[in-house]
Amino acid sequence: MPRNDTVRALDWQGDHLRLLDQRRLPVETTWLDCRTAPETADAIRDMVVRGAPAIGIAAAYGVVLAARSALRRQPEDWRGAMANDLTRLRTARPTAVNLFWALDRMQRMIDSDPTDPLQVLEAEAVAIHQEDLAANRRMGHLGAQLIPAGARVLTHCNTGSLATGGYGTALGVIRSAWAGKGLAAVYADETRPWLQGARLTAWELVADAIPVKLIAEGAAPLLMQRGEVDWVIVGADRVAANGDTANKIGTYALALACKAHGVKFMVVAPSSTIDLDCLSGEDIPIEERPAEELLYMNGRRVAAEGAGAWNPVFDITPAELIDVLVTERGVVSDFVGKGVSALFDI
Ligand SMILES: CSC[C@H]1O[C@H](OP(=O)(O)O)[C@H](O)[C@@H]1O
Repeated sequence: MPRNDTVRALDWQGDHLRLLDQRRLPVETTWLDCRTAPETADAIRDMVVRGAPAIGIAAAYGVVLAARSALRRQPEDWRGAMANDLTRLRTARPTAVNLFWALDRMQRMIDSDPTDPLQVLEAEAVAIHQEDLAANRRMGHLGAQLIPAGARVLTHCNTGSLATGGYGTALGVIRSAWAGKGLAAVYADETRPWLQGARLTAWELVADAIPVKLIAEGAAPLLMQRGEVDWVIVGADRVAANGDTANKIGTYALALACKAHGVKFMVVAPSSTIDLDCLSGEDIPIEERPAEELLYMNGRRVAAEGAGAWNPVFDITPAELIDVLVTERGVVSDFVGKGVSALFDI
């Protein structure tokens, strides 16, 4: 099994995008080849690839595929010919701002009227991918400096190489803390209903020989009540200007439990996840996915026939419950009332 700080959720093959199918991990390691923008958009929507930064990177490569097709079909108006594909990519999932950040960055390249569009767009997508990996390693270093030797940490969902361009955000901090001063315990929430923690985070940490204990979705507050957790370290899908943070459903409950039990709460996210146009968490759209994702597990119905379901897959943690935000631009704390825009003044 590969060391996961080098596993690649996405591999650009020059004329198609190869995605590790995260719906099948950890039981099966299979790949899905996306040769068009619609196929890439469908893979994002269906969570073949997931995780805020990884979604943005995949969409960037999807733009290259869209341009390749448009130049072939309608070279005299290739921009117009790719409009529908760009819309398909932009509407794949609503919460992770990285999707829109990446598409806007690629749009600026399209609008620059390049003489060799494919070369310029491919270079920009590769840059987005490589910059994300570098940012994760930087954040791992910065975040690990705040974690004392022998700390007991808990994380939620999957924020590792599978959710990013490599190494991870919150899981990158855990990797760096483990490799540096050492950790006494790493707990991973299973993360219902998609089980990113059980299926993906455990897979990454086992592959890196980092001991991990999986806990049931509701067990974290008991661990905190027993004094067994020092830091909760999570990722983000969108950070608003005031510091309110959208992340996987269940994050808000963790932050409340941290406040009740004096446990530190760290959010780790690249600046591509910060959306200054969102003034507060109230402006962040929360994705609701099909009820079947709750009503069924492994293809079998677990809820009584006739039962319905409400399946929001993100929630908002208010800034006042966040002790520290780690980005590749630097670390901010005490940002209640001040917001996080100072990160962009650097
Ligand atoms: C490194 S950000 C990962 C972020 O994305 C996850 O959501 P999903 O698996 O639905 O894409 C979760 O919110 C993670 O914190």
